[in-house]
Amino acid sequence: MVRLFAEYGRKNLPFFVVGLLASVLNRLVGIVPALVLGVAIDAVFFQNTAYALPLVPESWIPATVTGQFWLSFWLVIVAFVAGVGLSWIQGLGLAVYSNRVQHTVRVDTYDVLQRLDMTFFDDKQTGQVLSILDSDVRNLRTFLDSTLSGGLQLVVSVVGIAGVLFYLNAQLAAVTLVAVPLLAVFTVWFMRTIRPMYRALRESVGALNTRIENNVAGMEVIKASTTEDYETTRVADASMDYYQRALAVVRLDYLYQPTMELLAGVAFAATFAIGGIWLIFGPPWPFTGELLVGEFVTFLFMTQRFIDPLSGAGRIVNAYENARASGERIFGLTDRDVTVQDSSETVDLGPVAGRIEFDDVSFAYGNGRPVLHDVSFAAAPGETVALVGPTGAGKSTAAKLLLRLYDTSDGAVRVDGHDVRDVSLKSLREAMGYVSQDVYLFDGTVRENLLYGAFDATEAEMVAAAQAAEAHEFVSHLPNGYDTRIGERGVKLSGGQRQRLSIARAMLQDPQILVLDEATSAVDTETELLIQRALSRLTTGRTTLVIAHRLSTIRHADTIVVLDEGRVVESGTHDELVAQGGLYATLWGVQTGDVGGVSADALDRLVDRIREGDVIEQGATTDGGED
Ligand SMILES: Nc1ncnc2c1ncn2[C@@H]1O[C@H](COP(=O)(O)OP(=O)(O)OP(=O)(O)O)[C@@H](O)[C@H]1O
Repeated sequence: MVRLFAEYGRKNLPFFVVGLLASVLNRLVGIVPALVLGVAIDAVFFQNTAYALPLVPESWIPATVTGQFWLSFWLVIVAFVAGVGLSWIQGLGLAVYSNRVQHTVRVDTYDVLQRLDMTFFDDKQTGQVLSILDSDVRNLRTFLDSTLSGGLQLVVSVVGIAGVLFYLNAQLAAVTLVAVPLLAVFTVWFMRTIRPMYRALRESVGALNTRIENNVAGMEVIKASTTEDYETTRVADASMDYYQRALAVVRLDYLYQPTMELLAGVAFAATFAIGGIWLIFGPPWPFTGELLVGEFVTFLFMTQRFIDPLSGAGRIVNAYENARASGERIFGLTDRDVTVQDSSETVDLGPVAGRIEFDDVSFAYGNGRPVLHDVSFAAAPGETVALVGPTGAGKSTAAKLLLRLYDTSDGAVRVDGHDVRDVSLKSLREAMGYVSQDVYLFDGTVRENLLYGAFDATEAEMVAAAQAAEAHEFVSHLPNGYDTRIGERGVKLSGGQRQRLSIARAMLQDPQILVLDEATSAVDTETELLIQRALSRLTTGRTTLVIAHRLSTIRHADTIVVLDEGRVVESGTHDELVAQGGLYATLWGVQTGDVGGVSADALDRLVDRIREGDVIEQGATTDGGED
């Protein structure tokens, strides 16, 4: 909380100071009516003391009783009006302050989030992240808006009024203040007990959000699998967990708050009893001296004003603990170590020729098992290198290493001879275009999606890119052409259309190096032809790392690198690899139908034998008779 205030609170300090001063003044002004009333009772109504107010010069006090009465009246009115004005300033000042801080914390947290390593996003559930940016940030605002000022008001009230009570009657004040240590001990116990409960509650909010977010994103699968009831049960379970944790917090809170009120009430009752006995029978033992009626009335008013905030301390402590749990989650996110980032020696890549090189690269995700082992290959500027191999072989992983989404565990990835870790991420990624198998289009218009990352492109350039990507025609037929909204993740477009838009986007960005990940999967033959045409325009003159399962599309690649279980098992041109008769030749044979009706089992055995080093003639069948 101190850090929150130091890092974010200080920037908007004037609003906070104004709000806080108004709130403190408001408390002080709130004391005036009770003080004036007490003085008026003794000096004006009973006329047994002289009319005197603290801090008010004697020359200002009227000489007549009527004058003193009206002075008291106007002082009370002015105090009320001033209280209203101060409340307004306090509310507005603190609201502006806390909302500004909320805005800064949210934007800063989001900014840091984008720079975190991909491993964070692999592990972290979206709902947890969203709940940090949403409800945790909101909790901090509430803390800064009402809790912090409430806490300071409490301190001011308690200290200020305790001073007034001592000023009025030190002996009676001691009776009232006996409750304070008890309340303090009880509060410390409460804070310690409720803290872990709040942490668990915040986690639970995140888990519930994750469940709902996942389900909304996977609605198609839920409907197709008719698992609505199952998912409702899972959401109900997550919601029940949240409910139970919230209830545990509330239960404790409702033990704490009334107990605080009870203790405060006992202090008030004791003050009333002792003061009352004092007035009727004279000072009870061990008290001494005289107590006046007006003095006692003021004292009781003040005791009430002292007790009220004390008994409300529970709410403040509660809100504080909630905000503290949120603060921990926010700073827990922003304080994460980032490995994939620019170092102080980072330089810009400069004009890019486009040479790429993998030099003995090994890699494992997080602490998992290695998924790439000593992978080496290279592409000269303008060349195409294709990665092929069975599913899970590590092709996409290699592409991600080129984009430096992750850092290698061993070996180096180089662009134009520079280790990608030595050049700035911005210049590296600006030199690359990425067309992934999972085409991501943002909620917005076709135009916004095309210009994404190439914001300065002209209309003519955009249309030219769309034409080259074979996208212009279908876009022209959309209801509003380039201004048609295509919905979140491009759901209103077909897979092939989405791919062509992403090709056009890459063309507009005009990178020297391209990474194409499965860009031709899951489309019909005609669309595939269009996409192939678009891709060959896109890749002309650019270094391209392409991952494709359909070997026909990469037959003309300058180098084909065959990966299997994270290792390069073969590399060469198409003709060389087919002639070699290894894994590539087998995959090629299967895809072109040369192997005949090979069953999945037979293919597995075939692949196993190749791994074991057996040379298999292209088109040969395995030893199982019917295969
Ligand atoms: N983010 C990740 N965290 C942990 N492991 C991962 C992650 N992404 C991939 N893997 C694992 O790394 C291995 C290689 O995956 P990769 O996606 O690179 O294979 P691929 O050859 O591209 O497969 P496919 O052809 O099916 O796309 C797999 O075993 C996969 O389970």
